[in-house]
Order: sequence, then C-alpha cells, then structure tokens
Amino acid sequence: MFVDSLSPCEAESLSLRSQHNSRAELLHTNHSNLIAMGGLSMDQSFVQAPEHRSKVTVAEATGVPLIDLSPLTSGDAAAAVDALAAEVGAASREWGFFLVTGHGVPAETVARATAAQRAFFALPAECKAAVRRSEAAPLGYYESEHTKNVRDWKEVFDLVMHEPTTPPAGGEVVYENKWPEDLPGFREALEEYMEALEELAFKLLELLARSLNLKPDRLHGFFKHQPTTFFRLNHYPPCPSPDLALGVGRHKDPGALTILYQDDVGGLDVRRRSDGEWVRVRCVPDSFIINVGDTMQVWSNDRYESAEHRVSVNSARERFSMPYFFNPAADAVVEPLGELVGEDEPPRYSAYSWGEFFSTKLSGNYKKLDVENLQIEHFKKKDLEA
Ligand SMILES: O=C(O)CCC(=O)C(=O)O
Ligand SMILES: [Fe+2]
Repeated sequence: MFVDSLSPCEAESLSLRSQHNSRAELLHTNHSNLIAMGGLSMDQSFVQAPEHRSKVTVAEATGVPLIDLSPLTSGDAAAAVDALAAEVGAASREWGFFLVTGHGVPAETVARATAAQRAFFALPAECKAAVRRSEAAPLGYYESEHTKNVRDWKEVFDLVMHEPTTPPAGGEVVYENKWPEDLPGFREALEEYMEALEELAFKLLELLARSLNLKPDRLHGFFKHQPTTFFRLNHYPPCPSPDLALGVGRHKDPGALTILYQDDVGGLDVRRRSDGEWVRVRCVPDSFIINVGDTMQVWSNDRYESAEHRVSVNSARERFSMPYFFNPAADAVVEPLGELVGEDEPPRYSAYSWGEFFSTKLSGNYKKLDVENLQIEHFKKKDLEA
C-alpha cells in the first residue's frame, strides 16, 4: 500500500536506501552511517551516567505475568472474568507490568500500523522535519527527546485520536495531528489502530477496577472530557555505543496505563520490584505489554506500582515499538479513591490536576531542566514517607 505511487520524498528515500545497500562495506563513511542511524550521531548528550548504563547482557524476566484475555470476548461466565481481574491485580501489585494475549485487536490492524510506522521512519530527514513537533504544537515527529536530561537514542512520531478543542491546561498550545504528505494509508492505518487500542484500554480499565473491588465502570468518568491519551511511534536505530546510551532513559509512565506493542528485537527493561535488578521483558508474538502508570498508583493508594523501565539499544538491529498512553481527561483531579482510603489507610497523595501535571511534564521534554522532571513523588504526603 505504501509503494504504489512514489512522492519525491519516497523516491529519494528509496534511492538513498539502495545506495546504502550497494555500499554496504563502506558504511564507515559518516554520511552512510547517519542514514543507517536514523540521522542520529553519537555525542556527549546521549551519554548516561555510569550507574544508569545498560550491561551487555540483561537477564530475561521470567516472572512478568502473561495473561490471556480471551475470557472477556468468549462470553465466559462472570467467575472467569473475576479470575482474570484477580490475575491483573496480582500482576499490577507484584510487577506493575504484564503481557496480554487473546486481547481482541486484529492481527491485520497491528500489521497495518507497523507497516505505516516503518514507512514513516524510512522517509528522508527533510520529510520527517516537515511534520516536526514544537513546543507550541507538540504532536508530530521529534528526534531530540530527553529523559531525565539525557538525550534518548530514538526518533518518535506523536499523535492523538481525539484532537482537543482547547489545550489541556489553557494557553496557546495547539494539539493537532500532523500528517505526513504522500504517505498513502498512513493516517488510516494509525486511526484504525488507535480505535482498537481505545477499546482494549477500557477493557483493561474495567479489569483493574474490578481487581480493586470497585464498580466495573468506576474509573471511566476520569476519561470523559478532553482525553489526553496519546499514541507514539518509536524508532530506535542501531546505536554505535549501546554501552553508553539508552533508547529511553529510566522513567515511569505518568498516565493510567500504557499498552505497548514491540517487534521481536527486544530491549525493554523493567526494574524488578523484589531486588531492584533490571530485567528484559521477553518478546511474545501477538501480545501487548501493559504497564500500570503513576495515575493508577495514586488511585490505588499504592496498592499498585508504576514500575520504572527503560529501553536498551544495540549496535546491530533497529527496533520499533508503539506505546499507547491511556491518560485521564485534562479536567481530571487525581487522588486516592475514596473507596480505598479510610481511618486505617490514610490517603498517601494530595490531589492534583492531571491537565496541569501533564502539560508541565510535556514541557520538560523540550528543555534541559535544572530540576528532576516533575514526578508524583511531589504529591506524596510528607508525614507518610518512609
Ligand atoms: O519502546 C519501548 O519498549 C518502551 C518505550 C517507553 O517506555 C515509553 O515511550 O514510555
Ligand atoms: Fe515508558
């Protein structure tokens, strides 16, 4: 679908790629190297502090739970759904991460989205730059994300399913998708994917609510007006110094939950709760990786953990992933849920506005801030800290 008719950008991209292939042995020239590395060139800004670098081998996580969601779609008895909710609850408590199969997202929908993703990142730099993100219009292409003030070895494309009519926290920021020209089928493939993922996100939200003994639709209201959910395409080119740089530095996702699709290269590492070790999340065909975000941690009053994770890169293979960040609405106030606090269990966080929190975090991506980026720890009640 993407090669039927070639735009000037696509034609140039193909010609550059074939030059690149026929000169495979000459890859040491700077120009060819830069093409192979998605335009990124290694410099000091990518170098992690020694204690945050990835080891050459990271052990594969054996314990991250794999949950089959098919009881949700096969009309199984309520008891089967309850059992599923209990599994989701245990995984969220013990790991903050789990894999799901039987999720109901059609394989063709995923295949179309991944083909669109590869076609986009294969475009020449100037075509990607034409849809580049800016602080005033923060959706689109970007190749200079920083996590905790160190540059990530990746390029991204950000978009939303529902374009908000007003910015999440006032001001002049414009949240409009930027669609690349001359990439037939790109928009349709990603819109189809986002729609399927939204459906899955609400199913997971319901399971999480059930697992906390809440009404199944207890959390739905937080997602009603002006959703801030966004979807990202990630491309991690081969990196000449995987011992120094990371694809994404260590972080926690701030939203309610993240649904990630990854290819078969591997590189997502999660910090294991039991011993603090970094372990690699395995690649399971046709699965999604789910992680509980900071918002769910606050709602659950720390019953569930938003686990720290990062992406290691390698010098041989590029990697693609697609996180769908399921975030509350801009007007949501986030605080421990009333049903989960009481005299014996005081709320561990002060209430905060999701819209303000989110837009402050977002602006941290553009500037090297002097302070650590905004974290939910800032809302942790001081007298309850260990
Ligand atoms: O690419 C991945 O595996 C994870 C990316 C990630 O953690 C993020 O974008 O927040
Ligand atoms: Fe993440």
